[in-house]
Amino acid sequence: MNTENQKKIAAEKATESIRSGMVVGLGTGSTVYYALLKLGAMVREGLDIVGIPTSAGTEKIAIAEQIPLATLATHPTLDLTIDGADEVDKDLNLIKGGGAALVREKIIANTSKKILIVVDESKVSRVLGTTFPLPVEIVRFGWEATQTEVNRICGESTLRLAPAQDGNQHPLITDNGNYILDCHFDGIPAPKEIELRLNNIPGVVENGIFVNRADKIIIGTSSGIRYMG
Ligand SMILES: O=C[C@H](O)[C@H](O)[C@H](O)COP(=O)(O)O
Repeated sequence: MNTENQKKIAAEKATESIRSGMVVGLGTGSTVYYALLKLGAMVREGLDIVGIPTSAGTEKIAIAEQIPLATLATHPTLDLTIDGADEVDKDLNLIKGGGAALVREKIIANTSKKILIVVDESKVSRVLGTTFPLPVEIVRFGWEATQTEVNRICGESTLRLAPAQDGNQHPLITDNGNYILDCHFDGIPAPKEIELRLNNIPGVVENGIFVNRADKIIIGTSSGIRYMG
C-alpha cells in the first residue's frame, strides 16, 4: 500500500469513532483531509455533529463538505479531535506544525476529551526530533532576536518561506499572522522540557511538541492498520 493509501485508511478508521451529537475537532493536513471527506459523506447521510477547524484551510474544506461548524466560544469542550502529525514516538509524543497550524491545533487539543492522531508509517520515529524539524511559531516583531534565543536551545533554525503571488519566496505567515521557525534538532530526548523552555522565550507563541495529548495513534502501514495507545 502506498503512502497516500496509508493516510486514507488511518484517517477513515478514525472517523468510525464519531457519533451523532459530538463536537469534533477537525485537524489539519493531507492525512486529516481524508477524514474530512469521509465525515462530509457521513454528515450528508445524517450524522449530526459540529466541527471546530484548526486552520483556515480545514475550515474551507469542511465548508465544501457541508460539515456544520462551531467555535470554542459556543462549544468550549470537544468530544473528540482527529488530527495528523509530522513525527510520532512510542510514548505518543508528537511533532506537529508541518502545515503551520500548530497553535490552533494545540488549543483544540487542550480542550478535547479524546485525541486520535492519524499518520502513515513514515511518521513513526524512535527518538522525536530526528526526522522532522520542530516548528516554532513566533511573532514577527523582533523575530531575529527571538530566533537567536531559540537557536540557543536547538542549535539551528530556519525561517519558513512560502511562494507568494509575485512568484518569489517570502516568509510564511500563519493563520494567526505570525512567522514559523523550523528548528533542527538531533533528537529531542526530553520533549516536555524543550516544549516548556521554547515557550518561555519572549516572542515564541507556541511550538509543535505535543506531550501526553494523544490518546491513540492510528498508523496506516503497507500491510494495514496498526495502533499505538
Ligand atoms: O500544521 C499541520 C499539522 O500539524 C499537520 O497535522 C501535520 O503537519 C501533518 O500533516 P500531514 O498529514 O499533511 O503530513
